[in-house]
Amino acid sequence: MTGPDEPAALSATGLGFRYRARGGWALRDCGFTVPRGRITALVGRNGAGKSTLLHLAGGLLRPAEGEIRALDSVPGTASARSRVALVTQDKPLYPRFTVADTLRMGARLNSRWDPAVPERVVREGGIAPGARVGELSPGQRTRVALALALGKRPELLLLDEPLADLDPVVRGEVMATLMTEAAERELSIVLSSHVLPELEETCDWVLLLRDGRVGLSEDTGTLREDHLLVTGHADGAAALAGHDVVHRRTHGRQLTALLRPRGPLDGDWHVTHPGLEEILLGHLRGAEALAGDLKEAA
Ligand SMILES: Nc1ncnc2c1ncn2[C@@H]1O[C@H](COP(=O)(O)OP(=O)(O)OP(=O)(O)O)[C@@H](O)[C@H]1O
Repeated sequence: MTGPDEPAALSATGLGFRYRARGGWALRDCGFTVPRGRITALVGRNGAGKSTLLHLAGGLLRPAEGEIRALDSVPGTASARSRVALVTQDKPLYPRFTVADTLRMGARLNSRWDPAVPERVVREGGIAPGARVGELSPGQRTRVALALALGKRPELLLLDEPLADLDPVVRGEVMATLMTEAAERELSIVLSSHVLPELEETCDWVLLLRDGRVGLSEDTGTLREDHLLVTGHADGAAALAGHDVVHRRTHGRQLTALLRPRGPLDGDWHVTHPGLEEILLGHLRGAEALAGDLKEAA
């Protein structure tokens, strides 16, 4: 966890949002601190609230309750707008503009504009500067949107499923570009994604949402150290009672459980340290599967 005085890339207290005054809450009681200089994976199942949170962080929506801060500023204010870039899933770009027009517009609108990075990002994608944005493939448009965001030289880059429409080769290239930018420019990145294997090597912080609430906000190293995957005979399940069991499943007589041990483990278990993907999958499945287990046991 971060200390209270550590500068935050993104933080929230009691944050709540609903799309209609009488509608359900898309986010509720959210409190977290994502430290600066991290690449944060924002994960959660469909409808968990990831896009809503990124829109609030980027100043496109305003909280109904509580507060959110991006680089310690209120999203949408001049101080936040000049230092925070958001790439949304719909990537609003002018279809009649050429790629070069689009980058020129970025330069005109942003006093901190640095042409080198966006030009490189576009060139590496083999996209002609004279091509019209409306005639690009969705993946190519994603690249132009990322180029535009990086040209702002943001201190915080918010990306809503940026890799979803990129082919696997390009995904790797774009991720490498983002990591280089993060390392060289002290850029903080928060990116939502459903592609858990890709997050394993790139992200060092996880913000997990579950049904509009924060399930985890933690350093990935701590998560790896704290979790164990244990396999053993289902009859020994009672020995796990004193530990925080995140998720468990049984195949015949064999029980497999993802847990955060609270002390030494009793019983005869085969114990391994799970990777980040397994840990996140366990937390995403967790509550629902355990509730199912309890119903079965009743
Ligand atoms: N424009 C909208 N109007 C009304 N409700 C909305 C709107 N956008 C999202 N919601 C609701 O808010 C909740 C959170 O949605 P959100 O899009 O933030 O989830 P998400 O985690 O980004 O989902 P996904 O992984 O499917 O992209 C959901 O219940 C969704 O139905």
